Amino acid sequence: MTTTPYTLYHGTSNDFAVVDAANHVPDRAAFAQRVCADLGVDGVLFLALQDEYEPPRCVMTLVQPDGSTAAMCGNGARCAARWVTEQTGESEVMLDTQAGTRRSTVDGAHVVVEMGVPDFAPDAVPVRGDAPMDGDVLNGYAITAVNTGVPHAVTFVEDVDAVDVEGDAPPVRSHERFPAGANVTFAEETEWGFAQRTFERGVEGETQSCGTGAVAVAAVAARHGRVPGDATVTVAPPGGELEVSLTPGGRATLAGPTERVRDGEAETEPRVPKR
Ligand SMILES: N[C@@H](CCC[C@H](N)C(=O)O)C(=O)O
Repeated sequence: MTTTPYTLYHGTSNDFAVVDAANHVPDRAAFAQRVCADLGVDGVLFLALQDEYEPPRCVMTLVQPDGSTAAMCGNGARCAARWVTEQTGESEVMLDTQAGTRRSTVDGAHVVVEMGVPDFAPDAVPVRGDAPMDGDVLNGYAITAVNTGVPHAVTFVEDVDAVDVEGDAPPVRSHERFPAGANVTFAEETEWGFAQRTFERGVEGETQSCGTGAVAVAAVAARHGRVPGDATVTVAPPGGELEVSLTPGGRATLAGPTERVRDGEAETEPRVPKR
């Protein structure tokens, strides 16, 4: 039996096993499905470090509990940047994701990552239709669709704690208007910012935190005039507190804490059933 070393991190309780991509894992989907089930984490981050660059670069690939690969992950990116800093001692990191290259700054446990420009265009989300989805009612919720690296269906509610996320989100997550599916993010405006809960595609359940979801909340709030277009907004999922900064040009950054939890080893190959 061969094993692969991993390190567990979390960003506001969004949990990840980080695997150095220098370790060859022949079937990443099967590996991630097994590791996520065994460890109860929200995904495996395969990180390919290229420390010959200044600042160092790292190709980040998130494989989720269902074996799918996500183009971007806000909290995963913050954990990945911290891992690169721990490997190299450099506080600036360039993360190459399938959604684009994202600069990140690491200051101890606090990590800030550039999140690009939230995109409401139907082709970008993607969402079926000629115009942006903004207020369309799906399963009883007024949904605004935005891509913040991955697709989010955002809805503002009176009381986010009262939402039956596991019951109400799946019909939206798999709605025919979303050809690639969508993460479903519920947000409540409060006096200090926004409380957030997200049902994640790929996890197929609610997670304790979702960074792309926090950016989606801030971007939709700005689009609806709830906050200025250059605001820094506190968004609080159940697992902690995130800060999203918006710029008039549309670029967003995501900031918040990360934690390195422990090292471990996982079986590399899928288990073969005994005859
Ligand atoms: N937890 C992530 C989002 C991960 C991707 C998502 N589940 C998808 O498949 O779109 C975050 O922090 O952004």
